[in-house]
Amino acid sequence: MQPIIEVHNLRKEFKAYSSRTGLTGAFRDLFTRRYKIVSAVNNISFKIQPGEMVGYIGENGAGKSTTIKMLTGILTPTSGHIRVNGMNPHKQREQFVRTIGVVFGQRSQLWWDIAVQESFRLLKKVYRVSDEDYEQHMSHVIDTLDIAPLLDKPVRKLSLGQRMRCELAAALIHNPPLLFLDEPTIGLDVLVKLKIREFLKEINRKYNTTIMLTTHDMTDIEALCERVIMLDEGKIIYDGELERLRQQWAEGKEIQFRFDRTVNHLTLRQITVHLPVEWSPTEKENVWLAKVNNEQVISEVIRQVAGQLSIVDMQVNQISTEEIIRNIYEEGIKHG
Ligand SMILES: Nc1ncnc2c1ncn2[C@@H]1O[C@H](COP(=O)(O)OP(=O)(O)OP(=O)(O)O)[C@@H](O)[C@H]1O
Repeated sequence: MQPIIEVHNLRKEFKAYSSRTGLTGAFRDLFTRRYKIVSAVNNISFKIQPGEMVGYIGENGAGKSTTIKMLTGILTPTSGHIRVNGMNPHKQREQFVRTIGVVFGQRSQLWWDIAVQESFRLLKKVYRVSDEDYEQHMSHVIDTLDIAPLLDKPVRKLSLGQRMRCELAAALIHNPPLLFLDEPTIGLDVLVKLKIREFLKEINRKYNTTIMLTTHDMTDIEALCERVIMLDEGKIIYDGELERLRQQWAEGKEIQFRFDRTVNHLTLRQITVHLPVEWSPTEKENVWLAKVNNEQVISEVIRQVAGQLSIVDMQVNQISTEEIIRNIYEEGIKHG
């Protein structure tokens, strides 16, 4: 299958100017500015197949927006190759924009003072969408995102959540095969977030829409993306399954067992003698903690213990993806 996004050795450099101090410094800056070159994106390569939903993650300043801007043709790369939807986004810009949808959480593509449906109508013209296609596709989008009551309101009168749902609908007017989302749920309440996630899953299922999602919200990534590409200082430090990343890093998981009676350390050690588990007591004599290092061991420990003792209550304390990602940035990738 032909990848929908293909990036090879992509690089973007910016000049970062520094100012000299004092009046003479300012004066000298007028003639010669000092600068250094910052590699915002530093020779990255990846491919995305049609229908994938990929999380593009990294700390502030890692280079995510710069990549998305190059992929959508807004910025020209310093070097490297990009092919998106079989085109060079920058060179074939006019034709290219009709094949993608973009939502930047911080910026609007809707006209501020006119009613939402007027914006939709203008975009329909820009994208040359036929009346039939618009009706068929957009009536469903408007329904699912629950924005029908908002259509006759000017954008400036909408709340952030209402506006974002309209933004998403606007990005889909031409039903593009590829959608770029940059922080689409920033500042939204949980219910709106859930609605947007469900909607994205649905268009992915229905139209096989490819989605590249940039966000700091790991719960968005967990809900939507099987694959993540992780960026650090302009370089890719991980590209693969989110689940594998979680497993490799889910160290020190804890299972809390509450038994129906007092249990001693020796009994627990004997029950799990062949398993890599560390038992520690709590203040209550019938409650014990089992520390394990990977997911398979968890189920095995539970199986063995449940076979021998009567468990009243049990809880697995998961490390959140958020925490895992933070650890990775603090310690660097050490597992292959
Ligand atoms: N127009 C520009 N001129 C100079 N430097 C820039 C420009 N745009 C971005 N940079 C620098 O490039 C680096 C990457 O920025 P980028 O906005 O791509 O990061 P990001 O991962 O999107 O961050 P965030 O999560 O904060 O949005 C940063 O060091 C930033 O300061």
